[in-house]
Amino acid sequence: MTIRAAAAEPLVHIQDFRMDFGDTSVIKDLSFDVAAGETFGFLGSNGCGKTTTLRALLGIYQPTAGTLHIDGKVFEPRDGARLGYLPEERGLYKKESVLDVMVYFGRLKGLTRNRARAWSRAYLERVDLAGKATTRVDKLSSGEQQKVQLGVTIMNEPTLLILDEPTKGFDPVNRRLLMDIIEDQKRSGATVIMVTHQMEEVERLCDRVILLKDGTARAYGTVAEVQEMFGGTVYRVAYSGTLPASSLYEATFNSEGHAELTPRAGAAETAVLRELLDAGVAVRSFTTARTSMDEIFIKIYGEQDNHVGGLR
Ligand SMILES: Nc1ncnc2c1ncn2[C@@H]1O[C@H](COP(=O)(O)OP(=O)(O)OP(=O)(O)O)[C@@H](O)[C@H]1O
Repeated sequence: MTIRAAAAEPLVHIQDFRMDFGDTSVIKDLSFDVAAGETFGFLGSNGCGKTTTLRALLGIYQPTAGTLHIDGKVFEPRDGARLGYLPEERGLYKKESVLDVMVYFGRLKGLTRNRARAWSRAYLERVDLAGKATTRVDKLSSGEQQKVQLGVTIMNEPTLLILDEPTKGFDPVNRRLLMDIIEDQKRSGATVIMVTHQMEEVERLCDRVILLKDGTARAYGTVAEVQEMFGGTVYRVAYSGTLPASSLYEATFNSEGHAELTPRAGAAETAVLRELLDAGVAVRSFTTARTSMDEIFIKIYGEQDNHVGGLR
């Protein structure tokens, strides 16, 4: 199968998905689509069922109920020629050299030996592992092994890339490098489904997102739509003095002299600023920003803490 959807058809279509393990219902009712060419963030707190959903989509788990389609049908491994899947649990042949492992997987994915070798060398150069091409995989650090695993995942230029926490455990420099590589895949037309807990990655890369909570979609849409839904615009103010009680905004205090003002009923920037100045507040800076995905994540998943009882 070439994984390619007709323009109007989503590439990935999940409808009324339910997944029970024994008496526990991990996914209760989940529906979403991923369009061809988009980068889609699949988000949610630990243990909420993201990996489970990907496994059901790829036929590793049998869903309890619902439809999970790639390119209009249930996925079968033999259809996966242009699928790249980076699973949460990584697995490479540890006793072989980095280059041998990469070439081996390249051959499995249909590349010629020469092409696989040339591609792997160029990739290792890019991820700063050129000097380790002949090193045994088990002598690499876990981050280095992950770089190799990502290389193996993308080396046949997949049209659908499913990445389960691709940057888990990376330092900020390497995380940025990996993001650049994923962004290149996106630019070259790949559809990317990405599980991540890094909200700055979401803001940088994702066209649309879904936030999974209690077995269903808590939010679903473009990043801007989700930001609008869970807070929209905020005003960040640095000041001296005391902020007046106001009907125009709700204040959250970040640190001494810094607050975030969430406008009520769309109160305009100028009205809020005027109120502060009229109350004698010395405003050092006043900026308009969208609620960050980090704040939205905490807002949605922090709610759980309020519902948990019994730990008194
Ligand atoms: N094969 C299985 N049998 C029983 N329970 C399972 C199985 N696979 C997953 N689960 C349970 O389903 C729940 C969701 O797990 P899953 O790995 O999908 O979460 P996740 O959202 O990917 O979490 P994380 O962000 O921590 O990786 C967990 O409670 C897990 O224990």
